[in-house]
Amino acid sequence: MSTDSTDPTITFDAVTKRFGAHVVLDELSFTVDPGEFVTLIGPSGSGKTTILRLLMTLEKVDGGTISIDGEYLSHMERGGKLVPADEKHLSRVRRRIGMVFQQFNLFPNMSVLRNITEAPTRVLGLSKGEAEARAVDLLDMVGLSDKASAHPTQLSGGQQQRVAIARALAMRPDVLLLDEVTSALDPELVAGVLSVLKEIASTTDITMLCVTHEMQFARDVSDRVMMFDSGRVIEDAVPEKLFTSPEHDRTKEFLSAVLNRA
Ligand SMILES: Nc1ncnc2c1ncn2[C@@H]1O[C@H](COP(=O)(O)OP(=O)(O)OP(=O)(O)O)[C@@H](O)[C@H]1O
Repeated sequence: MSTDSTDPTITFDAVTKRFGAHVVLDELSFTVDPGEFVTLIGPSGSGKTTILRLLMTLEKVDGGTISIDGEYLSHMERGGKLVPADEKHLSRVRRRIGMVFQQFNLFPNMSVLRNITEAPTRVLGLSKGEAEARAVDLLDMVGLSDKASAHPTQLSGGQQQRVAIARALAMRPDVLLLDEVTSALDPELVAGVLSVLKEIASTTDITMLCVTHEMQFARDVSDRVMMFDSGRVIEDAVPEKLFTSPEHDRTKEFLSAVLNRA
């Protein structure tokens, strides 16, 4: 499969994922275009995190294919046939994808700066100077220029999450996956993290796929929102449409439940 500038950045083509007899994703197909910010919403257990885990190659598909910029992620071509990707192929393609999790997973014994420069020097082979210059720019972007020499334990949860965002961006990913990045934060720290993400969405051309229960954020920042139920996209629309005049009854019920809870 060749890379073509008109290819979507993310393509799920009839992807099926099962855990035992439980079919979590049932021939799911969708695309995300270059630079788009797409948010996945839907009830607990509908398969949102599974989609991100498949993209991170933490899970394998049971059917269908996943591609990034027109290149297979889940598979590779060998002797004219499509075969499941081997480790070498996976590690090359997944380098294009960054992820920020609910838990920040920073290295506690390293300074903030080292947390950000570690992977670019080790994996991308950047010199220490290059990696540090990049890290300094990213710390500025996430509003933590004064914390370069601090250790993670000296930071608030919101600050740690902003370091985790800078660390993911330091690898210059084409795609950034965001999985409930504010769920573990105290409510007063959420706004700072969301405003950093908004800034990244508006100032970079990184393609972003986000799972969140922060409906206001989804509404403010997304180009498109996909509503999931039982592993299928039941509604896919721009936020103004999906949040103000949803078409599907399940979307209406879901939104009314989460908005009443907030
Ligand atoms: N490793 C696993 N083994 C067995 N079942 C799993 C595994 N991972 C996920 N599941 C099941 O797959 C379904 C989808 O899970 P997933 O975490 O993708 O849902 P979700 O929409 O992200 O939910 P939430 O909003 O609660 O995070 C759930 O029923 C879950 O129990």
